[in-house]
Amino acid sequence: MEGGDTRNRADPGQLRPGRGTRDCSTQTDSKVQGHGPRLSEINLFTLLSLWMELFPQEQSEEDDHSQVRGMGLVVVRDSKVVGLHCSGPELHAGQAAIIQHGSCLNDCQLYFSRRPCATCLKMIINAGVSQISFWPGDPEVSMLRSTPTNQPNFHSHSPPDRVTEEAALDAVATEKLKSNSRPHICVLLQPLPPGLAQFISETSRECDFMQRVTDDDPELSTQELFNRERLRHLKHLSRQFLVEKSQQHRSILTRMGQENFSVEPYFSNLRNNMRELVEVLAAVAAGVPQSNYGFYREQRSTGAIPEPFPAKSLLPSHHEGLSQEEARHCIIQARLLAYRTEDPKVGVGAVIWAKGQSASSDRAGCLYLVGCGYNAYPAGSQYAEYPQMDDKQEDRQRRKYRYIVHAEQNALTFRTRDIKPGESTMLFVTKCPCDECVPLIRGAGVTHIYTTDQDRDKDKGDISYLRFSSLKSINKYIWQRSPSACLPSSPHHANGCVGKHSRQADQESHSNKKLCTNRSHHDSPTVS
Ligand SMILES: O=c1ccn([C@H]2C[C@H](O)[C@@H](COP(=O)(O)OP(=O)(O)OP(=O)(O)O)O2)c(=O)[nH]1
Repeated sequence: MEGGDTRNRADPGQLRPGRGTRDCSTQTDSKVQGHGPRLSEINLFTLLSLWMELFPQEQSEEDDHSQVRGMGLVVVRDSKVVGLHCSGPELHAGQAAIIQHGSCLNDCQLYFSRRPCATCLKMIINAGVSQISFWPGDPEVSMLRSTPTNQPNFHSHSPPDRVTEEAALDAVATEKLKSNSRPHICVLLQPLPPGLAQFISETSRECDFMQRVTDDDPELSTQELFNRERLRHLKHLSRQFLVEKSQQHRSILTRMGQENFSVEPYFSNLRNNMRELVEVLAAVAAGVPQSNYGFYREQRSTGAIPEPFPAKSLLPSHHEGLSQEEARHCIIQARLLAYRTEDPKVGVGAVIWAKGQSASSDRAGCLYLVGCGYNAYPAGSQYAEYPQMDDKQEDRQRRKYRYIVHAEQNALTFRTRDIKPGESTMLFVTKCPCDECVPLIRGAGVTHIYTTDQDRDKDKGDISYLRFSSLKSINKYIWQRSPSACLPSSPHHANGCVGKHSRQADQESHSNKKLCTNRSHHDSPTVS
């Protein structure tokens, strides 16, 4: 899990796009084409913070006239994510982190999707964090938004050289707190290594979630679908995180004490870097297309013929208290984590959330992070220490499978909370859990799995996916076409889910992966 980043503080001298910050891989075998470039730790945490800002909320959308903007926050200790937070109706993201972690924030690094307001900053500094990084767009107390009309400082679309009194006072206080504080408060962004943006775009377009769409409807152009989704996200994310006008951005940076960034060439580099990261986020999110797809429950097979209920009545968009939007949001967190993989071929990400008894007043409500991870060689291992080949390598000793730690295994090992009996504990994982992971997931007390089952029932020799189908004690939500959107010709059960056998037939014809030849020892269950 440890990354080999060189921590580039994005001071102007270091923010040069194209400069080689590519993480070292753990490539051992020259026959493997080398894995794609990885997201650096810093960029991963930054992207997760942006994404957390967009955590779905049930009530009305964020008030466009509120001077205080919602934020996302990632809390990191020893390179591990120990908290994911977002602002809610009552608490700012920084306050939610204080409530949840208290003095455990000591020596943590915090990644904010905006520069936090002075009210949060004083408490965070007080908690003893070691570093605070923020995205250099419009701050939490907005310099772009006006105050409501009944307040004296109202300027419609106030330009940043005439920010409201609130924003100006906050900027002064924040600067003072910043310069007097022990933690390093800075902008941390890294230029993307060459090829990473393209790699993420291509692999998102071909990920298991997109593959599922292709399997369901081979006629559909997934390229078009992906591009459409990507552009939709890009538009939304740009509006949220980028400052459109250069002049406004310069002025915001200056007021935030980042005047070094407001001169060329550093200013253009910073803006390019921000845009590239927003593009990456759009591509990752587009890999889980929204229209007509979602997580639907796999019912346990009872042998009884299901009643022909209308699909919608059994498959509400809210299930177990989690909405489709929330579930989709969490699987995209996992997809982001997958881009830190050390596997030369397949990135897998996993996030575990639990539903506590009481709401914390941030937007995630009762949800709290239990752990997250991605597939990687054992923590602390050196570059080139372990084999990396897959099952195409005849010499089995040179295959990766006995060495690589799976995403779920890392999420469980480095969890930051106990899994409590009686609480819903939800695992979001970007690949169907394999036979090595299924007993661990069950043993740990996970109650819900949200995943894609593209590899279900396959046996690849060194790794197999046979046990997932017979996993009965956990609620399984499989990413699939919404039952209400099923093609009339597709066979589906009365509960609206597409039958496994029809899907499997699709998979067989579309996949060049080996299929299990012996299914007799596990249930043959309907994805009911
Ligand atoms: O529950 C799981 C299952 C697998 N992995 C990781 C482990 C390994 O790093 C990779 C293996 O992926 P796959 O089964 O696709 O094997 P492959 O040999 O890499 O690819 P192929 O599908 O071509 O066989 O996925 C997980 O993290 N969690």
